[in-house]
Amino acid sequence: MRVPFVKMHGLGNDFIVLDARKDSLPAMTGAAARALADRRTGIGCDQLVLLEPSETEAFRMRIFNADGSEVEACGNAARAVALLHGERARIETGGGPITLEPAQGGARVEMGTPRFDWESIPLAFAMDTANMPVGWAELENPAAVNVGNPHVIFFVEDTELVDLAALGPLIERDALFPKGVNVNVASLVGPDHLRLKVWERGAGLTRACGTGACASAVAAMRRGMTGRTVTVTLPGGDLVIEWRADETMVMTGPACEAFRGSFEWDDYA
Ligand SMILES: N[C@H](CCC[C@H](N)C(=O)O)C(=O)O
Repeated sequence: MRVPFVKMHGLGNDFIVLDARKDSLPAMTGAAARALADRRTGIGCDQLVLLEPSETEAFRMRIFNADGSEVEACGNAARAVALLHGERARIETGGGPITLEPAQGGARVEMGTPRFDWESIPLAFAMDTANMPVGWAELENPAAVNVGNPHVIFFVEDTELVDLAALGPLIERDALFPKGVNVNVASLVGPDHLRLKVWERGAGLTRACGTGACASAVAAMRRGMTGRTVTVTLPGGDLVIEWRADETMVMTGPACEAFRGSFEWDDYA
C-alpha cells in the first residue's frame, strides 16, 4: 500500500505527518514508527505525527517519538499541523484537547493547563516539584511540570556549558520518572527571555521542543524569574509563551512544510 506523507518542522524539530482523517491507514506500530524515523534507512524525523478522526474534537493528533514510543503531546508538531490544517481547530491529543490555528509565518496553539503535583508529572514519590532536592552532576534543584507530557527543568548560568548529550539520557531514564522525562536546561538571558536546550524523551537532542519551551517558561514564572509572557530561544529559533490568567498556556512560533512524498507501507510495517 502506497502511503503519502508530509515532511514538516517547527524550528528544526522535524516530523513525518500521516493524514488518516479521510482515508484510513494500517494500524501504526512502534516498530513502524521507529523504522520510518530512522535517518538512514527510513524517511527520518524526531517524531511521527498521525492524524485520525475524533469522536469529540475536530480530529485527533497522535505522536510517536523516534524510538517508537507513543506520547501525549508535541508543541512543535501542533504548530505544523495547524499550518497543514489551515484553520482554527480544537483537536484531541493524549495530553488533552488543544486549540491550534495558523498565524503569521507559523501558528498559535493554546496548550492547555500545566500540572505541578508530583503524581501528575509523574514522579515515583512525593516531592516539591517547584524546587526538587535532587541532582545529577552539576544539574540540581530542578522544577518539574506536566504540560501534556512530563518535563524536568534545570536553571543554569549558561546552557552552553552543560553536557546535555551525556546527562540527558541518564536523567530521562532515572527511576524518579516512572514514565521517563524530557530534560530541559534553561538560562535567563534577559528580561522575560530564556535560552533553552532540550534532551527529549524518546528522541534525544532536538533543535527545538515546544512543550519544553512551555514547561520551562512556566517554571521560570513560578520562580518569579520572568513575567507572564516569555521569549524562549532554542537552538532552532524563538518561541513566545504566554501563561494566561486562566492558567492556560499559549505558544506562538514558526512552522514549515519541507516536502511531500510517499512510501510503501509494507517496507516499514
Ligand atoms: N519527546 C516528547 C514528545 C515530543 C515533544 C516535542 N518535540 C515538542 O515539540 O513538544 C515526549 O516524549 O514527551
